[in-house]
Amino acid sequence: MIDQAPVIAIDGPSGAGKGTVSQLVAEKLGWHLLDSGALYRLLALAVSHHGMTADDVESLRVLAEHLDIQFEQGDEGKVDIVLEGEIVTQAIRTELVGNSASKLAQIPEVRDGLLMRQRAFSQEPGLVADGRDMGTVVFPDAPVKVFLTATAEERASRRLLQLQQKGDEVDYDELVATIKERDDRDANRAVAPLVPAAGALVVDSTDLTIDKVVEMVLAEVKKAGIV
Ligand SMILES: Nc1ncnc2c1ncn2[C@@H]1O[C@H](COP(=O)(O)OP(=O)(O)OP(=O)(O)O)[C@@H](O)[C@H]1O
Ligand SMILES: Nc1ccn([C@@H]2O[C@H](COP(=O)(O)O)[C@@H](O)[C@H]2O)c(=O)n1
Repeated sequence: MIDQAPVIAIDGPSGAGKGTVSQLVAEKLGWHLLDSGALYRLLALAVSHHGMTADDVESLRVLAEHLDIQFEQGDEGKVDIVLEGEIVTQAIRTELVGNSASKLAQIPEVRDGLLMRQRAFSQEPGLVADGRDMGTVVFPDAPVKVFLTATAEERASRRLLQLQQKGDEVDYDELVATIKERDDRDANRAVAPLVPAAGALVVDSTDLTIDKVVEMVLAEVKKAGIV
């Protein structure tokens, strides 16, 4: 497969900081950004809205291929995520939707249905792609691959803070359990499991600041000679 533009693939488990780091790296380079998890979350929400079931895999493939999604410029430089005409930027961020997304993500037809849509994000001057299989399946020729991780406890603490800032009431122990359950499902599924891609730089961010992780990714980009 030939990538249309250089790709920085950033994979890792939930809450490792992929989204935050990918956004900052994309801003610094002036590159495009793909939050592939958002696509799985949007599909999960659409499946629920349409009252579909996980066993009708061919209908899921069709829905994944044709899902009506828009990323629109909102207020203060923020991007609004629009699903079938409705702004769902916040609605897709719940733990419930994340869990439903991770269940659907086990289905090969769902992954197939989203594959070309993800690859279409690879445009000049380059793409920073965040997910679980960016470096292994979606962009196997990416010149830079990073596997970003952190302990489940640290990731739960970060998520707790994030949810508390939004005014959500959540229990820390429940969050740790949910995160471990999702890690387990993502890492042990039969298709595109969450594993570091061959040659990926593995970064454990448990004791690292966001700025330090961004610096490490940019050093890897420089080493690869793509900017
Ligand atoms: N190195 C870090 N130190 C402290 N907090 C961090 C670090 N990296 C990310 N965070 C914070 O952790 C939270 C989760 O980060 P983020 O949403 O980027 O993770 P993610 O890997 O994209 O998760 P998901 O896959 O579930 O979308 C955010 O509030 C972010 O600000
Ligand atoms: N490339 C990807 C991205 C995501 N998933 C699945 O979606 C779930 C939600 O992803 P977030 O990054 O938004 O938390 C995630 O748990 C995965 O199961 C995927 O399989 N592949």
